[in-house]
Amino acid sequence: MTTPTTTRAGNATGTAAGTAAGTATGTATGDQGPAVRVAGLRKEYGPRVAVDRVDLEIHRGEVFGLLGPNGAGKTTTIEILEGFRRRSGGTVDVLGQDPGRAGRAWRDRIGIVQQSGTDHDGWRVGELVEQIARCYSDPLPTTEALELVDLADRHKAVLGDLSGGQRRRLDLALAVVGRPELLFLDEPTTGLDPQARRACWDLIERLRADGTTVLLTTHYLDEAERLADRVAVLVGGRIREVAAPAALGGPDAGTEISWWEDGRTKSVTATDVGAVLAELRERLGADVPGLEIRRPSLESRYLRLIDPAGDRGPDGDTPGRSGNR
Ligand SMILES: Nc1ncnc2c1ncn2[C@@H]1O[C@H](COP(=O)(O)OP(=O)(O)OP(=O)(O)O)[C@@H](O)[C@H]1O
Repeated sequence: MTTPTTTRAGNATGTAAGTAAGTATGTATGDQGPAVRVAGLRKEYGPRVAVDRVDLEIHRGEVFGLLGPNGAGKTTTIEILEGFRRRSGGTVDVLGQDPGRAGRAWRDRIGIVQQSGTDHDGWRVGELVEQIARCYSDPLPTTEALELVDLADRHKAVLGDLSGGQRRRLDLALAVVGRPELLFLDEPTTGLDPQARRACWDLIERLRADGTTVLLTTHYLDEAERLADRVAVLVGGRIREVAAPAALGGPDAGTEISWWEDGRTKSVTATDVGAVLAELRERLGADVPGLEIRRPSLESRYLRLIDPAGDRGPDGDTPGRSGNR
């Protein structure tokens, strides 16, 4: 993927084709505040509460990761922010407007990769990008949008002939063709091969360097760690924690201690490191073989956050537990 020559789109009359366009005639205001500000957000589907009292602030120019297990409420939240889903309660401000009322000028400033992806089987790749580009006031040239996602050579291909990964990359091209200020990416790299995933990460990093704000949902913690300035962990519709990936879990996350014993590496996550080391030294001698002491991985800190009492197995032992593996 190559570098976008991004400049910001002004307010215009574009409506993202293939998306549920807003119908109100909103005017962009409040451009000095955060890109996204959510307070007390609630969404009910009948008796089920999918999102409950969520407060969030996403700064302009940051990549913000929304993490959480299946059914946590990530897509519901992101679709409310995109203006595609009505909320049951709370206040939402996205680029200075309420997405439930915002109009075409507001939509011109955002880009979206939805979880479900594009569904235009009979279209040719280039035609679809051109069609979507027409909805924006200052789009990228079609070739440039396709080059960004390494699909320039598939310009004339019919969508139905693309692989799953190529379709996902096309979704990305459609999301950035309008030079968005704010990009919503709902599991953008699902289905991509490792090389395409890395290329997608590079693209997101370049967009951030160019000032684009990105809200990303992902189940890949390496992706969140690499890309996100901050992450929020959502569980059962409620925010458990918001932090930089390196700080997630706080001091309570404990320390991971690993060593070599009985022909294999064993490890434990503990809050009282001194006690574990004393026990190891007594058993294995002062120079504990292969001793390493480190902060637990993002994955084990995340797993502990979403299920504090859980039995996490490898790389996810509970802090304070003296057992090992
Ligand atoms: N249209 C709907 N009608 C009823 N319930 C829904 C609807 N959409 C989502 N839900 C429910 O709301 C909850 C949150 O769903 P949501 O899709 O927002 O979660 P998610 O975190 O995005 O999950 P995943 O990681 O699997 O995509 C789930 O219990 C889901 O079953």
